[in-house]
Amino acid sequence: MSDAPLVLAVPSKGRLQENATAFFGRAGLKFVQSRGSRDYRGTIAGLDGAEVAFLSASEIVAQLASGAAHLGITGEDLVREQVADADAAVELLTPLGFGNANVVVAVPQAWIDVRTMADLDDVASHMRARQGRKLRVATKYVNLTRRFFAEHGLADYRIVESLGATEGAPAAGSAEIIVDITTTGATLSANALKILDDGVMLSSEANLVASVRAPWGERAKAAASAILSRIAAEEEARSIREIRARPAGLAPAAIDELVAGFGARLPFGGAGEGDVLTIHCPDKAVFALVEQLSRSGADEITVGAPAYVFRKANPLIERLLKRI
Ligand SMILES: Nc1ncnc2c1ncn2[C@@H]1O[C@H](COP(=O)(O)OP(=O)(O)OP(=O)(O)O)[C@@H](O)[C@H]1O
Ligand SMILES: O=P(O)(O)OC[C@H]1O[C@H](OP(=O)(O)OP(=O)(O)O)[C@H](O)[C@@H]1O
Ligand SMILES: [Mg+2]
Repeated sequence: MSDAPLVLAVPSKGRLQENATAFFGRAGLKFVQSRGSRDYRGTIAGLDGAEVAFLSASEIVAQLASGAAHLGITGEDLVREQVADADAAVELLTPLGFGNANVVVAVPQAWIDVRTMADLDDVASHMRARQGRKLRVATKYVNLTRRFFAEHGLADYRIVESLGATEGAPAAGSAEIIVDITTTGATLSANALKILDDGVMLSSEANLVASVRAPWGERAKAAASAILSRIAAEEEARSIREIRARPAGLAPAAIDELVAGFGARLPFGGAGEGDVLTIHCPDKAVFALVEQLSRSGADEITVGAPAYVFRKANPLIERLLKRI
């Protein structure tokens, strides 16, 4: 097995780039581009065994599918569109909470009685019977469209490939309907288009994606573990608050019950009589737990927000190791 360094592919431009860089920055993974920002290769400060490739969202998918990159950040829509055997070729390790968009079937607003894929099938059949031609669908999501239309038993259509400004195709007369990605819906409504009631084929967001086919030698695995443990530690820290208190007059069993009742945990175990207790509590339960501790006799209670919480179990690493 090769001892190649891990290749981490991150978006070099566009709407995903900023969020992706910030995401890794929060996890303590700072990218270094020694020859300036137009240098499409880089490293991660302080982390040997890893290289960074700065690519477009689409190219990241291609490199993950081929194994040229081990880990990457890109949109699920592109993974599902570009990789026929996506579930075999890659593992979506975790959604990242940004780059949200839906891939949708949109038709002219003027088609007032066309609300579902079944209505669209009727339109397609009528067009075929009356005009002897197929319904034209403008899209850059050819595979997603074919799969979705097949699932809905819609065959009387043909795809008109469109690589940008797809929403303009019906008004320009180059297609009747479209399949495209949308976030706010502004571009669709600006082009007098509406989404079918059952026309959302995929709710996509940016994901941290691992390549099954990449050369996972010891060096790449070690770098992946370092990266994924920092990512998991930052995610865990973001979801909790750290409460410190000296719970006077509570027996250990009562403390365990109290903590568990709020979905909290004792990362360093229980405290002896009079010792300070450390509790990691879900953000939304903090004040309720503080009031309970206060009622049980705790004098001083502090609440903090740790930057990282490193735990032995790391679901991201476990998911990766199961696939490579
Ligand atoms: N409203 C949106 N429109 C397009 N992409 C979006 C939107 N919201 C989130 N995304 C995500 O961003 C990805 C495209 O990102 P971006 O626009 O940065 O790529 P790009 O650099 O424009 O490349 P391309 O021209 O191939 O889209 C989409 O595949 C999707 O995952
Ligand atoms: O629902 P909305 O918020 O209106 O966003 C959807 C639009 O944004 C994207 O275009 P982009 O600006 O990325 O240009 P592109 O299509 O060339 O990538 C996408 O292709 C849609 O046209
Ligand atoms: Mg774009």
